[in-house]
Amino acid sequence: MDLKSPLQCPKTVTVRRNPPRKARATPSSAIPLPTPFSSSTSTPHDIPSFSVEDILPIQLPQNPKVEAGSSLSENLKVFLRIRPQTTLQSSTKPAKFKNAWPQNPTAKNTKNLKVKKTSEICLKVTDSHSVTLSPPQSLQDLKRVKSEIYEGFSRVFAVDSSQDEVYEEMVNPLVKDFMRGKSGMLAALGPSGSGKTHTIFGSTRQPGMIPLALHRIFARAEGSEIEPSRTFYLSMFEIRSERGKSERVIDLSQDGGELSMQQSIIKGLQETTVYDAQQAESLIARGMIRRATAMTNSNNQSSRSQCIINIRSGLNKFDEQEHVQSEGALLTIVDLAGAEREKRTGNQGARLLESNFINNTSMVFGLCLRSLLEHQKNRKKPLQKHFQNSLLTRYLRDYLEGKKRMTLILTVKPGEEDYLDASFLLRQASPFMNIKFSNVEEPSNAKGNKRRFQTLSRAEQLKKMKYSIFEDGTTNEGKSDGDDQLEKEGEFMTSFACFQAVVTLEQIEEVSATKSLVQSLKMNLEMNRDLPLKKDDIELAKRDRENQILQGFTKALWNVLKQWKKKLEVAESEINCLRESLTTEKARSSELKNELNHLKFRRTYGNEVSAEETPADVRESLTIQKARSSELENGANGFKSHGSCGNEVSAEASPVEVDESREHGVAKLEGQTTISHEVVESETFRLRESLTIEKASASELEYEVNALESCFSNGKEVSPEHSPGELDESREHGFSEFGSQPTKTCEVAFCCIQILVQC
Ligand SMILES: Nc1ncnc2c1ncn2[C@@H]1O[C@H](COP(=O)(O)OP(=O)(O)OP(=O)(O)O)[C@@H](O)[C@H]1O
Repeated sequence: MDLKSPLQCPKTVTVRRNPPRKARATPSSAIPLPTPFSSSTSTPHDIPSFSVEDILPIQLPQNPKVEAGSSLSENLKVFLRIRPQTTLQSSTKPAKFKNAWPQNPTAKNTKNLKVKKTSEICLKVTDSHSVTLSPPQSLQDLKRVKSEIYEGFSRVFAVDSSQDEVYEEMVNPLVKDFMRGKSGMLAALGPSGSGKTHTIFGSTRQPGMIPLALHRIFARAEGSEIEPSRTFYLSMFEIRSERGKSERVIDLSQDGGELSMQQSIIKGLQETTVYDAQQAESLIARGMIRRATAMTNSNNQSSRSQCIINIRSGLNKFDEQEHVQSEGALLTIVDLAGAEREKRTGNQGARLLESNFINNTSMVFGLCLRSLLEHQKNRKKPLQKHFQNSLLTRYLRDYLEGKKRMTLILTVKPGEEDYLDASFLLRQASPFMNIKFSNVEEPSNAKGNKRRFQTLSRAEQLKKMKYSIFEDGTTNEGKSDGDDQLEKEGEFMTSFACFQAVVTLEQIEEVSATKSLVQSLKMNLEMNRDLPLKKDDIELAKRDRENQILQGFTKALWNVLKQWKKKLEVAESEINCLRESLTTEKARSSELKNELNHLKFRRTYGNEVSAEETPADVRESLTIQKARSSELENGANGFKSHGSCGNEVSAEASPVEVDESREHGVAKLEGQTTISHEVVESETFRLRESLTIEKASASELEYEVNALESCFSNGKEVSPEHSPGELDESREHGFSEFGSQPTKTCEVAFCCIQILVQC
């Protein structure tokens, strides 16, 4: 507890963590300069606008980083707060320092909380920016552990530091920026029971960062006459795991329920409009009652969830055209659940599962920042997407990827039993102070700045940006110069915010020229000296800033154009291919048409038209075919009338069907007619011949018969049965039979003749 006289550590080797900062400023030492100046290629003597005499007399603050708010890229501010050791001597006494915020009724009493007697102090403040961590006696015997000096913190708050002190150093710059329209985030990291909740929320006697910030925000808002239309909104939610299963998001506002998260956006989170600090505080107090807490060996009211509080400032302007509320800045404060070692806490069952979730989130949070740091050190190393591994890091993605500014406060306990926890935290988190953030953010009150609050997707932002570029110059007609200037600035800011998705930090850094750094440094120096800024300097810095924005903007635009050009080339080659295939298809189509005509022709007239036939030939054959067709048609009609065609056309048949059946009938008829005609002709011819022969033989027979008759009448008796009438009849009969049996008759006749001759 007594930091002024810590227990003497035995002789150990001291290791310096975070390389000593050459630029650390003391009033008598050299003035720290940004990195470009210390490079071998550029020296302060190369800069014409500054003389050494101008710079040397300037008194700089202890830590220039704290006040370097206006530089283009700034380091992540990491603060360290050491919690006082508890003075409990007995386990039955309540904790001396206890959160005065309403307690969660589910939290158990502190009767059984084991508190070890304060003994050795391992962590001592070296100066306001560094601490020395010495291993406790027990570990020194192992000869493995060494004393470590951790340097470079934005500020180290000793055990006796007050909440107000912490606020002024750490949160006030954030609040100032917030009131100027810049978003920011404060996150508290540290082992369980190290004082994160105490720092963030505080107690009634020692209000924490949130109540102090709220008081300051409303005091300023009330005192300001510039923006009477500004409104503040408060939202509060926690991310916890239900018995260690999946993570859940709970709205801690009065009627809030379970929430869902899509990408980095919390869906359905209620925002309450707050009009004064008291109202806001009571809302937070109610939220704290609902927050998940439990008693552990480390803390009698240990947070079991990650708690996030958002204070949003908005202008009471409703965009009639786009139906959206103008968005302002967002101040986010995160109280992380403290990482805990199972051995230390003795957690079991549900508590142990909670511990796993808490430790996992803390680890992912650290991994994100580590990856960002490594990526910034070596651009070849990709920025790992660790943020995907927990809901909290997904929500804070922009901060963890260096796109928005944030501040970290590390809380530790100095006791010997806390040595391992403190050592782990300091080793892991102290390098984060080397992370750089882009400090370019649009002020919310700039005219024309209408960024959508968690509603526009990245694609939509780019689309909007595209339009804003092309609309530029057309929409500004008829406006005053001042308006134009403001509007342009707003548009640049909006466009730049959109382009942050495209333009990497690297590009932004490339863009920042040495000259602008010099100018901004000069501005800083002058601000620190409380000297009024020269008008020229402000103008120059403004132009530099615009220049940088424009350069980043142009680069991003160029990239977009290049992509479009590629797409255009691909589209053109596709069009050419399509054109070629269209020509081929046309040729094929005309060929097919010709073929179809031929086929139609052949089907209609049943005659094969040779491929060699000329159109004249075709026409001739067509005429012949037509003539033949009409003949056949006549024939067919004849046949139809006799019903011999076999293709009867019903009365209901449509003209088309009639035509078809007629065509069919004609073709059939043609075949049948030809065959039957030939048969009949040959038969007729044959019959005629036989008839002539038979007629001749009949006349001969007649002659014979006559001769016989005359013979009989001359000497021979003619039988009574054969009268001359009968003979005539039989002759006729013979003739009629002759037609059917000529051969037979002939044979019979010959026999008769032979008999007669013999006789
Ligand atoms: N700077 C401080 N001054 C006085 N008391 C403090 C300080 N920091 C912490 N405490 C006390 O220590 C106890 C534990 O602190 P707190 O609950 O804030 O820890 P925590 O880091 O939030 O723990 P957890 O992560 O488990 O929630 C509280 O009773 C608190 O009042």
